[in-house]
Amino acid sequence: MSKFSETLVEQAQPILQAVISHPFLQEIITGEISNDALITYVQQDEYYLGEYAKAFANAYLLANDDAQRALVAPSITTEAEIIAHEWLLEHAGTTLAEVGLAKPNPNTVAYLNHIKASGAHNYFYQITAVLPCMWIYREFGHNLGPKVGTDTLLGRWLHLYANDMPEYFEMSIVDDLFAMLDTHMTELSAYDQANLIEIFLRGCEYEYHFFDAAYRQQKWLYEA
Ligand SMILES: Cc1ncc(CO)c(N)n1
Repeated sequence: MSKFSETLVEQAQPILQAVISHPFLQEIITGEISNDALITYVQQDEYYLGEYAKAFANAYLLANDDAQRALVAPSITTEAEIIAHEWLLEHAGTTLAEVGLAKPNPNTVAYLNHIKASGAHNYFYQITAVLPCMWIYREFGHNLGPKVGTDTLLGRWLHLYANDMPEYFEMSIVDDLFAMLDTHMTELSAYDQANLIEIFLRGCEYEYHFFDAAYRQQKWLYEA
């Protein structure tokens, strides 16, 4: 029987392929990406990462033992990825101070609600809800990193997630989170396991829409 994490990864392949071929990432490689798309992505991700860190804090509260606490503790911070934001903005010829923060767009709101609601009451559910973020970034980093050098700002952003810049960012937590799920999956019912698969796949799909929303400048119809 295959491991639970292998099931997750296998079922998410079509979404991963869609992410990898999305014009946002393809144009990061060619350098054709618009400054507006980069700026919007960073503004949305600044908001996203702050809330994402809270999901790890929630996992910390829900943990059943020290090993479970230790696994999530280092991620209750957004430091490394803020550096990556600075690279993208520098490429766009601006700074965070200059562009400022923005309201979360419809997809960012929906994605964060999904992460919070899915993981509100159970450690393994919270882990599964945060996993697509790191997993998808590591996978497209591995896949697309080799297509660009580290000598450009956009290239550096991709390489950060390819796990070949460990001085900034350590992606090995993805494997540790998957291993934690695999170890405890026998304690969960078939109902829970089916729920977790759905939660993982929805998260992957929201990742796709995160790039798409920045690329297409998704906005609320109302103005407040
Ligand atoms: C939306 C999103 N997902 C994943 C990551 C990587 O952790 C990120 N920075 N932003």
